[in-house]
Amino acid sequence: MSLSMSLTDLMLTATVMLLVAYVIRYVRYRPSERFPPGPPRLPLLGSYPFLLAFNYRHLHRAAAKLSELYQSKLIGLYLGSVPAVVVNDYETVREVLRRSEFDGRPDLFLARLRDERFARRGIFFTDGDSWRGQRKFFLKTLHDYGFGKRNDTVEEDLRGGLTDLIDLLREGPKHEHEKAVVDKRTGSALCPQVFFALFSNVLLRMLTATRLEREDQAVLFEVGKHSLAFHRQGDDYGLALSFVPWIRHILPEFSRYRLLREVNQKANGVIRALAENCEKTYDENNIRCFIDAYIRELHRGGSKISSGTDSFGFEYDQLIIGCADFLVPAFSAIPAKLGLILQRLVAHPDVVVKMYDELEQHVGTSRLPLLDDRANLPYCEAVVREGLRIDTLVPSGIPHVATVDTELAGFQIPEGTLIINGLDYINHQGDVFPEPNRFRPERFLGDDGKLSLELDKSIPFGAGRRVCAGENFARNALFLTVATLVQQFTISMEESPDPKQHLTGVIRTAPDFWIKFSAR
Ligand code: HEM
Repeated sequence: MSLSMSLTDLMLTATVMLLVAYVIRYVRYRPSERFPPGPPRLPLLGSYPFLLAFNYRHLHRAAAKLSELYQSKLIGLYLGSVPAVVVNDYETVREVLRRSEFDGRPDLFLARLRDERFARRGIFFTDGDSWRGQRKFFLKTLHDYGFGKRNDTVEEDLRGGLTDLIDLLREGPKHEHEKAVVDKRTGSALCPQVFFALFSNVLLRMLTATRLEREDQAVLFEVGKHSLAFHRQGDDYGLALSFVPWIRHILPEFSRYRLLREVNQKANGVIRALAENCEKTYDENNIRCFIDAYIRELHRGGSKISSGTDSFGFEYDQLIIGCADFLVPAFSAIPAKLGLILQRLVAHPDVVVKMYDELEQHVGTSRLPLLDDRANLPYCEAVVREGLRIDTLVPSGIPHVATVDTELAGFQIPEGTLIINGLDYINHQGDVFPEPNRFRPERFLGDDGKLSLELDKSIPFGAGRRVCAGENFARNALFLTVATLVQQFTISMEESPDPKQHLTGVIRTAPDFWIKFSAR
């Protein structure tokens, strides 16, 4: 009896020891011999809980803390069961963006939930042939309709939108949907919502050959709301939902699944309606816009709704999510960025004075600024560039993936590792940007007062083959809007803006705020 007891005890002790050894091995496991240092992993969530413990509101700042703690520019961790490396070093980020073996994208559930059938679709979150094929087709065809280059129609549309905006801010709302974003009594506008229609409407013309007049723009404000919700409710790395997707069945609200699915479906519904409208009046001898050109490809290829697979092809679902990839940033990324720049201007009235002087001298006050004026407005341009740097809109970029076993900065990086570029970190790296936390547009001007692109080493849009597909459009739109608003209005806020209040989702946003526009 006592012998069997001791045998049971022995077996129990051995099991416990094996379990402890397994847990220790699991927690300390590194995916390669020379993997960057970093926090341990826990079952299911990996190192996510450590990131959350360091800074649950801003994961990129948690990663910056880990860089300090481990005294390493590269931090190795696990997001769920997926190995990941955060790169917090300027030169190494440049290297990642340059090398094609880091061009992959992770298969994030956050991205899949945008598609009706949870397939990998569009450009942002795909890789391989599908990404290459769709990106090439979207950019080449949109280019034909003026996207990403100097184009009279696009500039006219932007100016038309700005003229409407000036009227809205000066005279107050004329339509029901405008009442929620402009308060005539105080002369204040709600940011970033007041800009929801401005840039999306320009994209709309390229996609559908139609631009909405002011009285019909309620739908743009509605989709803008969903788009902003998507941008705010994600997090730097794709949410825990991306790494343990089944959590949505247990905690649909807490995991943010329900809300994210809903806002994406609503936005996609509007895009689908736009596509259906184009299809109804489609004439292969008169291709009017991007969606027509895509429909032509669908007809050539047999017009599949969806193959239900992740493979490349012209499919109806690809069209919807691909259009969302361009519309969503136009709806809320540029407005969010504009809001951040306006807050910096409110905090720096001296900068506004310099901008206004420059505008008065080179443009005057009898017409709106044009893109042609840009070369004569280096200070205004430097302000936008400094705004893009100091409040980096996508603090951790969009995650890349190593497509082969490789090395980076002396570390071993196994195939399949997520590579997270600390764009916010490197845009504040002191040896590259002296006094990184000071808003100082002059840093991008040469001794002759001219803009020096060499001095602007910031990377707000990424670089290389994965560079932001909307960089030119966003830079042009931001420049024209900021210059126009400063030319036409003085701006103020009741409470001083505080960058510490910024929210980090997929992108950085300031919490909704009211800003007063007083006509000059
Ligand atoms: C201020 C505004 C914007 C900023 C700061 C910004 C920044 C970025 C960044 C950092 C990336 C990831 C780059 C990488 O993977 O390394 C990206 C990707 C992308 N952006 Fe933007 N973006 C902006 C506006 C826009 C606009 C207006 C559009 C379209 C109209 C757009 C379309 C895209 C697309 C399609 C991608 C995915 C590119 C790919 O994976 O191949 N972005 N953007």
